[in-house]
Amino acid sequence: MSALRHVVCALSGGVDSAVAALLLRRRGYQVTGVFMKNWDSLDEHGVCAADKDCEDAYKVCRILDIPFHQVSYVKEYWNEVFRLFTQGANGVTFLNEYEKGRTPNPDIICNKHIKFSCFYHYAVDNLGKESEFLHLPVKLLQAADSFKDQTFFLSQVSQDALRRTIFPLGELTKEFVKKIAAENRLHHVLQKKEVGPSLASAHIMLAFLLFQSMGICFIGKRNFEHFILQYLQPRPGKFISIEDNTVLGTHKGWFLYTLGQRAKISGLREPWYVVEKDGTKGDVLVAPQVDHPALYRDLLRTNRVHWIAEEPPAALVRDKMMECHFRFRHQMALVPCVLTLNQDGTVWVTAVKAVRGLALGQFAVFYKGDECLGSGKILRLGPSAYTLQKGKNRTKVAPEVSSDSSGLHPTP
Ligand SMILES: Nc1ncnc2c1ncn2[C@@H]1O[C@H](COP(=O)(O)OP(=O)(O)OP(=O)(O)O)[C@@H](O)[C@H]1O
Repeated sequence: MSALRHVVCALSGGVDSAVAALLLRRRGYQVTGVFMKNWDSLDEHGVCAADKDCEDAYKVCRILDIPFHQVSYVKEYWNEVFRLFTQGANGVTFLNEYEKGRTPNPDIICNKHIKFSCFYHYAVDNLGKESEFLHLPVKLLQAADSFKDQTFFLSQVSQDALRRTIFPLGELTKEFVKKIAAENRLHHVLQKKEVGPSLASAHIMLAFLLFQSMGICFIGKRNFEHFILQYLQPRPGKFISIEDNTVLGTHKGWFLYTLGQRAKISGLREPWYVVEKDGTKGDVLVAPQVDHPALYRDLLRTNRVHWIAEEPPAALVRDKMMECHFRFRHQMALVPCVLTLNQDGTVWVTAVKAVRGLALGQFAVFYKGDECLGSGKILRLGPSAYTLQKGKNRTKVAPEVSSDSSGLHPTP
């Protein structure tokens, strides 16, 4: 057992990781606190937010009387999660995905490549001693506090890293975590706002919290359009009504819009919503109601799915189909669906009911009961309810016209 006593706890300077470190100490582990810097930025006053967080993490270690380390993955984060690769179209970084008109999730990618890869190896290589591990596969379960559940963001993490990770807060509510902090002299971490992505890693065992990420941390309070246009060339195009093809206005780049979002069209007071994007012309198609049928789809296809515990689940291999649930945004209600497995490891996802605002680049994250099975990136979308409806109407008039030009159909 002694080989399992050292835990590296990733300390963000926030309340959750501070309490995780405290609970691990109480459980008798030898704990080392590590602060990670992934993004170098100054706020409008020239202050680096990470420095203040680092100071807070250091203070937690002093209060708990545990060693403190600091690591920087600014370069790795830039290269593996953020930057624009101009050579070769295959980059799947944040900026490359936006440039392709997709909606990336940098928090999922950061967990996969930085926190549970770079940081995980740092913890194992530098802070650990040789250890015995049970090589049983582990499952990833949702947290007791569904509001704080992190499984969505952990759905691409490797089995190897998860096997060496512990989630000391998985059973606790946020309120309780705050109470523990207040009772244990950790007042300085209590007032902080939650903004960043998630993680807490370790060595010999990684201490990790099943607590959530509240959005893209590096953008902070800045305006999204302004932020992206610092890195991507503007690509002006038109806003076009999907109902009658009227040009309603212009925009600075189709990559600035995600399906489902409200488009601010200058001069128009009524709300319009993004329903489709035309990559070749750079136009953004919009519809006039928040629940317009052009926003609803029940079919998508992912890239090769990353399965956490079973590669892929035995029932899916056996039957080629499996009922489960999925979500494509953190905290949205789970949607019942049927998966169809393709030979290349990709899946078709058929939702029992059409869902609003599916977009390319998002991750479809799969669940069976409390268990998070893994996820795949959405690379194709089926036709919208509006397209299907229009097709049906056309077929009524001219039966020889096909209702679905996309050719998208799962073939079990
Ligand atoms: N800069 C960082 N350095 C080390 N660990 C980090 C860092 N940022 C996040 N983490 C780890 O990821 C976990 C989840 O991070 P997230 O930003 O979602 O904040 P949180 O869930 O509110 O947690 P906390 O209250 O500890 O900040 C944190 O609890 C911490 O363990």
